[in-house]
Amino acid sequence: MDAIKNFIDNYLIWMSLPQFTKTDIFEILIIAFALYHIILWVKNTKAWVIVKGIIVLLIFSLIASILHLNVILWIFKNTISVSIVAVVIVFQPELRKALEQLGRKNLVSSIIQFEDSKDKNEKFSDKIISEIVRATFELAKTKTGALIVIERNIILSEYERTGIQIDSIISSQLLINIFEHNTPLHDGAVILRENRIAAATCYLPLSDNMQLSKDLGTRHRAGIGISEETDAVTIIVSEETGKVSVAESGRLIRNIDGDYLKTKLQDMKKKTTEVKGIKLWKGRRGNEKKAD
Ligand SMILES: Nc1ncnc2c1ncn2[C@@H]1O[C@H](COP(=O)(O)OP(=O)(O)OP(=O)(O)O)[C@@H](O)[C@H]1O
Repeated sequence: MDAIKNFIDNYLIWMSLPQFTKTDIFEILIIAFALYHIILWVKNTKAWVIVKGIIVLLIFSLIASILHLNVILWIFKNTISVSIVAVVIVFQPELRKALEQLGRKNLVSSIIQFEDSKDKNEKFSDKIISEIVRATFELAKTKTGALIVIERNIILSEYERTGIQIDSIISSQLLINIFEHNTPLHDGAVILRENRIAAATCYLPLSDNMQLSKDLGTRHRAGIGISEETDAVTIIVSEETGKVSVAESGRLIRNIDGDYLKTKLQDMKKKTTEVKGIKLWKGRRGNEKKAD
């Protein structure tokens, strides 16, 4: 009997479940949330390349340690601190962007969707979507260049400040008028917030993605740039070809038609927010009267 007890004490004790307190569960949730966002950030930025490089180096150092390649291990050990500093310097723009986004994002509302954000989505009604689609393809027909940014969860006030404030209900006529050639508001981007045109002539960050087609000019690069830095969806009408493209999460879908754009905007509206495994559906019905 004693032998069994000793065996349990010595070898099986680690199998017993550790004691969990509420604080531990809270800590695990925070760490899981932080890890999820770090992994998302790594996947969506150039950091993914460096993570792959680090994995290769780790495998290489493991092999070196198994084979007792002492000189290589010594070099690894002595260059690790220099490498960390080098990574921080090389990825300074990405780190800065990530910290900026952290500052801009309302962390609490990204966990719990408050009435406010539900409201915001409701205002972006089917009528508003139709107005945007109509304006886009009217502009395309006359080959009038346009850049329309639709704000989502990340607030775009930083970019809005670079333009002229409009704050008017969205209508196809107003959008068409803004992008009319040789008018004071036609240059730059329009920012849409909920059911309103927040600002025009806004300056957006240009994408530095080297893989983008060389025939894309600054209008398209600006549309992609803002979609890389924020969760906004951008509609771009080419002045040269009259073709319509849409940018989201740094990806550009070119030469789309009205039905595609309508579905895209409706999908964007309906998109679920998945937090802690709970799907919180965003509102459906528009409520323009209330907004006015
Ligand atoms: N950083 C920026 N932010 C907002 N708008 C911009 C920015 N850069 C350029 N634009 C807009 O793009 C216009 C220039 O477009 P350009 O011809 O270079 O682009 P493009 O992608 O080739 O588009 P298009 O097919 O319409 O010619 C500018 O007049 C301006 O309205």
